[in-house]
Amino acid sequence: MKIFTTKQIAEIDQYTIQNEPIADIDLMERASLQLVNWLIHRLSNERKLLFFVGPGNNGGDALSIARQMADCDYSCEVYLLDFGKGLKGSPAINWQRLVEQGKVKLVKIASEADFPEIPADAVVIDGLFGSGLTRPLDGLAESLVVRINDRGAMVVAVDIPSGLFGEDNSQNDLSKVIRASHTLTFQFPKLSFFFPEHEQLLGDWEVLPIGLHPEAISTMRTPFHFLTDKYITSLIRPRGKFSHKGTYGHALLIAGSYGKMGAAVLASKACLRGGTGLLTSHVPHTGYGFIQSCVPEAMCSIDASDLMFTEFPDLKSFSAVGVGPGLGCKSNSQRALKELLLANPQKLVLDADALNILSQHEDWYGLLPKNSILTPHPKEFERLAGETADSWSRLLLQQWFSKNHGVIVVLKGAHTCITFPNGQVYFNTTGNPGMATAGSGDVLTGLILGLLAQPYSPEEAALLGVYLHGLAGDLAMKQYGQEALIAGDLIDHFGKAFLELTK
Ligand SMILES: NC(=O)C1=CN([C@@H]2O[C@H](COP(=O)(O)OP(=O)(O)OC[C@H]3O[C@@H](n4cnc5c(N)ncnc54)[C@H](OP(=O)(O)O)[C@@H]3O)[C@@H](O)[C@H]2O)[C@@H](O)CC1
Ligand SMILES: Nc1ncnc2c1ncn2[C@@H]1O[C@H](COP(=O)(O)OP(=O)(O)O)[C@@H](O)[C@H]1O
Ligand SMILES: [K+]
Repeated sequence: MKIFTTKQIAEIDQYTIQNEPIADIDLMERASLQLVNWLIHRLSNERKLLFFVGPGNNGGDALSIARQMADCDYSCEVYLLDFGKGLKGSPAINWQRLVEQGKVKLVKIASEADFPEIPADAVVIDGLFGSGLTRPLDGLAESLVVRINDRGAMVVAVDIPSGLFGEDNSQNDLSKVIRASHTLTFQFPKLSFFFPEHEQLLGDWEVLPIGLHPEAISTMRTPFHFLTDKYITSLIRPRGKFSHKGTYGHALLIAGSYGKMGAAVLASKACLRGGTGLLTSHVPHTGYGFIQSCVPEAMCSIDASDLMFTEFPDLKSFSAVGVGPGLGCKSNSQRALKELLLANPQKLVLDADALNILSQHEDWYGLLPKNSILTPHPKEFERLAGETADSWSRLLLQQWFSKNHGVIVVLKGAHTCITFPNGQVYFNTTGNPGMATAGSGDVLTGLILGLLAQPYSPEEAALLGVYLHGLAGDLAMKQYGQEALIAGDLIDHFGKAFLELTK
């Protein structure tokens, strides 16, 4: 599904008004009704609703919600911050409708003295500013937001927490942004919802469809997307009746070193469960018995070194190569990695220490085969590409890195972000904090390798792998909860994850 900038959303909004066609005030009513439905299903009408309303359409939405909630017997108070300029257009109509309805206390805020008490059990509806925010908050708006945040009441943000920009918050002061418990956003999530530093501002966020014009949505171009079940399912290729293990490729996994053989075992198992026809796991001599007994389905290639990666088998027989989990960064392994890059494997996934070694040799970046998949966590990405001050800047850097080096970057996190050499960006929507546990990255590398070998294209393997890995995490969480979940549980749930998508 596409993610649009707030400017593009405003264009889609206008297109809908002109081409559905629908009057601006009626679109606002339709959007507000979605929020009203959400509120009614979750809040008892014994709770007082305090609406904080700004001068634009976000405020207009809040006014409409207040009227509809009052009609459903909720006790509502409206506090308008219009900077003395007066409302225009649909917000003005909604104000007038409230006046005529006569059920809601209406207060205009002209100074801090007009700020109301906010009881701890009240619910604040934040309709101060939405996607039309033009600058960071200051003055009266800033004091009001700080006051609301200080009170600790439940806050439901309309469309976006007031003060937060939809995309670039690098110049914003996040202490001046509403801290919502829930954010109910219209039709599309905003890009800034996928960034970790905004978690406390957004609370739980949900997308409410408001029937914007499908033609505008399909023709509007954007590099930004988020992954859905439907899209991922469309990538999965059913197996042919007469297919055999040769049909599904032969993966080579280079992993493990003395003391870190577990990473090789996890990645090997994940690779097999990802569906590769054959797997050879290349490990140092010391890991031979361990791999053979823990992963009997894998063939074993033994390094000349007892302790680490120093060589690799002829690549001719392999349809994809994965390197990195538990590898270590010793100089002999560094040399071997360079040789591997020079051998130019057609399909390559690099993780963990392979990335750490790479980041020590920027002059090797040019050796990366086109469309190689790199799976750094944020620290590994920083080592590879440099430091950034915030997630927006990091996203731009990641996009640039992919384009400049012709590689796919899978930046791991709560919303793993995948960037392609053509500039496209995908955010993952599966997974949970239970996956923040040792070895879950090794499992992802193995899974992506298993898909890459089959052969899925590098783009498909990256998207499918990330989504399935998170989905397996969500299924495993149902069984173990988050604390007790360990990386091996993810592998045990790959089967269910595939079945869930193809049922
Ligand atoms: N398609 C959809 O998704 C639909 C969207 N809808 C809704 O519309 C919302 C967007 O509405 P919007 O464009 O009117 O902008 P909004 O956020 O209300 O604020 C603009 C006002 O705030 C002012 N202002 C800005 N920054 C400021 C600051 N720092 N400090 C002080 N003032 C500041 C600015 O004034 P100015 O910058 O000119 O000084 C202007 O007066 C969207 O979030 C959603 O809720 C739905 O109704 C239906 C369909
Ligand atoms: N809070 C979270 N929500 C969703 N997924 C997470 C979360 N924390 C970690 N993960 C996932 O777990 C994996 C962790 O990878 P990594 O940091 O490389 O772990 P390791 O090095 O232990 O193998 C990534 O795929 C990441 O997306
Ligand atoms: K808002």
